[in-house]
Amino acid sequence: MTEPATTPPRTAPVVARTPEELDRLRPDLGRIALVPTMGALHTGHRSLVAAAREQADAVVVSIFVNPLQFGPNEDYDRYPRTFEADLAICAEDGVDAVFAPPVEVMYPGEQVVTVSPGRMGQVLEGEFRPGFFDGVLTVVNKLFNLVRPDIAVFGQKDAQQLAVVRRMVRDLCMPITVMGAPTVRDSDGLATSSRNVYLGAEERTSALALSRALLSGADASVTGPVGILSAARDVLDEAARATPPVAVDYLALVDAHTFDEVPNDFRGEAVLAVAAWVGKTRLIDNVPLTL
Ligand SMILES: Nc1ncnc2c1ncn2[C@@H]1O[C@H](COP(=O)(O)OP(=O)(O)OP(=O)(O)O)[C@@H](O)[C@H]1O
Ligand SMILES: CC(C)(CO)[C@@H](O)C(=O)[O-]
Ligand code: BAL
Repeated sequence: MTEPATTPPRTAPVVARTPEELDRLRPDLGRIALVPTMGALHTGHRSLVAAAREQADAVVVSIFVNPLQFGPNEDYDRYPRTFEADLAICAEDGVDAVFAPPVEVMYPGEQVVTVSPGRMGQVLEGEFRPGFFDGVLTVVNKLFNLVRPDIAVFGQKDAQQLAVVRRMVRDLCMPITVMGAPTVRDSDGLATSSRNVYLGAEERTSALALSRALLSGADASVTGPVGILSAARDVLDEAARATPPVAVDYLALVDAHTFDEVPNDFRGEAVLAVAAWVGKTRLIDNVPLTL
């Protein structure tokens, strides 16, 4: 008689809440790949974990909703927090350790010294979310110092964040390799994102205009920056008249490394990026393009 198939046991990752708990784990971890997240894990995060596992002996996922990167009128309080479900996903995906510090551990007092990305942090996301990248770089710096990873994996979905983190590592001589992982999308094209849970059914349909616009721009890439932007803008203009409407913060074609807007004769790696509101939800998306 054949034995019934059994699912292999899931080993729950060790959870560290403090730097001391992390220090106790470190000797068992070997080369560490860190995946920094704010939790509410989805298929996008899981792809980063899979990429991280290829690169190191151990994968550490950090889960921390960082107050320093949220503006006063942003969604810090209502940001989805799903710790138990996140742990189950980490167990399923073979994550070795989860670093989930409380706010008081990361910010025991006033944060006087912060890390600023300079002009790269003032455009696009930085223009619409002032202080956002100072908050991101400051917390990423702390996470790097606490976890001390060899490798850190970030998603291309947050392309400007990835570029700014790469630049920080380079400019501050940090001994860490930063890896980018491609954007994961649902079957309808919407980039997976923790904030997608805010979208009602009709809002979600309207939100598909973001990926449609990027695709339309990418298809027009032979016509150069003007053609790319105008093809993407046509889709967004139509979406502005949909119900519910899509309200664009920015649509831009930028150099993938500096995030400067590209001139019409630009040759190299670029990013076509969009940010827009659907109802009370702000979404971002982008596609990498080689011009
Ligand atoms: N769809 C995705 N594909 C690839 N990487 C992703 C995707 N979504 C998020 N990531 C990456 O996961 C990491 C953690 O991101 P975060 O926890 O903020 O998730 P998020 O879904 O981007 O959340 P939010 O809705 O707040 O933007 C970042 O490096 C981010 O770029
Ligand atoms: C990198 C990060 C974890 C820093 O809080 C956050 O910005 C995110 O989840 O992309
Ligand atoms: N995914 C980037 C984190 C943020 O929007 O705050």
